[in-house]
Amino acid sequence: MAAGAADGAGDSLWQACIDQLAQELPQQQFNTWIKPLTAQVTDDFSRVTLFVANRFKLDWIRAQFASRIAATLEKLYGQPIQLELVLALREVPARPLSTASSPELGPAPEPAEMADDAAPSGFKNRLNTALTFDNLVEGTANRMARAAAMHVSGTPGHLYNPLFIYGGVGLGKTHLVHAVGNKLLADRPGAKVLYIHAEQFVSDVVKAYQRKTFDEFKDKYHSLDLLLIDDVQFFANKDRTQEEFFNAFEALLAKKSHIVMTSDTYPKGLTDIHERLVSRFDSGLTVAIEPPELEMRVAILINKSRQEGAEMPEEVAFFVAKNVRSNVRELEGALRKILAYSRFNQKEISIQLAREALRDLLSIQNRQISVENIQKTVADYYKIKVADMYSKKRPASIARPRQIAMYLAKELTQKSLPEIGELFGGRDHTTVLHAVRKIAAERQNVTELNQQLHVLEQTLKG
Ligand SMILES: Nc1ncnc2c1ncn2[C@@H]1O[C@H](COP(=O)(O)OP(=O)(O)OP(=O)(O)O)[C@@H](O)[C@H]1O
Repeated sequence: MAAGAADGAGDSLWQACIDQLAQELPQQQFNTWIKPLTAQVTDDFSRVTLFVANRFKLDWIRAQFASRIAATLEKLYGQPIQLELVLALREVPARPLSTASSPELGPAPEPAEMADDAAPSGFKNRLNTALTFDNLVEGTANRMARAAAMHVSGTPGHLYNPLFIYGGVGLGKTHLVHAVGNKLLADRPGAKVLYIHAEQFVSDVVKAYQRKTFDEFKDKYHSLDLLLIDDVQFFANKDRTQEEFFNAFEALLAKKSHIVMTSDTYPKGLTDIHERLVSRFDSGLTVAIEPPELEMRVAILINKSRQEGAEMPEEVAFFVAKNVRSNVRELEGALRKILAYSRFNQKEISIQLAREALRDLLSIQNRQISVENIQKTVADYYKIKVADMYSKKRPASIARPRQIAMYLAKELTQKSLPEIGELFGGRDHTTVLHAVRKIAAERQNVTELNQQLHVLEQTLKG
């Protein structure tokens, strides 16, 4: 998946910057903080605006990555560049967050922040009140996660504790956990709710460790009614953090407080996290959020353009949704481009206008997702020869990757079943249909396969 989109020639500058950072940063950091960014570059390259999904991320990126991004851009362009970070969507202001940095027990934060964090009267829930159930579009992709989250917000501390929500980037995990907190607070304004990103939790452990304030730390975390914690894969390799989280976890469950977690993978797929914690994560309900299906993408586009005060005709929404398939953040990026293009050119939103506004993105996609590309990627992933994609061989170690590749070809390209059959060594279209149905059904039930397909889809989408 392209890491972000900029207009016109700025695209290549931003893409070059992304490529550079992908090489330099640890993969997890890159995927979480840099990859989801979208960018706009002015025609003279003097200013780059980065759009960030929420306030927490904005503060974190400003503190941890902004100067590095600016330096990379300047190096690539050879001139000073002004870097600006803005929220992708309108959002209520929240207080700035700590700038403490990883590794786990690194430098201490400013004393002023300590005082603020430690003050009981200054307890802040860090919820973004703009992220609610009302503006979270429902579809097959998030139905189960949404229903479970709704249930938790209505009767916390009972079923589905902890609730573990996982899925790829930009699919609405953060939105969903904020919605849980906002709904609970609307029903019970006195409830003690906290939303926190896992990296911020790590920072809090660091502070407590350095300042020997574990009592305050425990007061803060062990007394919550609802703990919402985002991206727990960030606990990997952070032993002290994992221990403290384990303690908080046990304390909260014992007093029937609720815990909702998100992650980019299902619990057993987490790496470098202690087994006892992984088994706790999996002890309530684990639900996936899938990439949104076509109708859901259309509904999201229409809803979001209304929120921005514009009307997107259904046929345009279908056109965009058919071409932007990976995640909701990418849809939002596409929508922003279309709205800006329509305003600048004072033209009504039409398919033609959308095509022009998204021309870079569309050409990238058309270039990337071909059946040949899918065959190569799947063959590499399962360590078989590309030639086996067309061969008549039948051992399961070959037949299965081949079926997976057929399924992805149907999902990710516009090719018909007979066309796909042809490209897989002249197979009949019923063979392709059988493969597509089989893998689709299995995907619903077998977490491991689902996870593998996510990885393949992300790889293919660039
Ligand atoms: N079903 C939906 N309806 C409306 N908006 C959505 C939906 N799903 C996601 N969004 C929006 O898409 C954007 C990305 O969602 P969010 O930040 O929650 O993703 P995420 O899964 O937490 O991704 P990451 O792991 O990258 O943080 C947000 O602006 C969110 O409001």
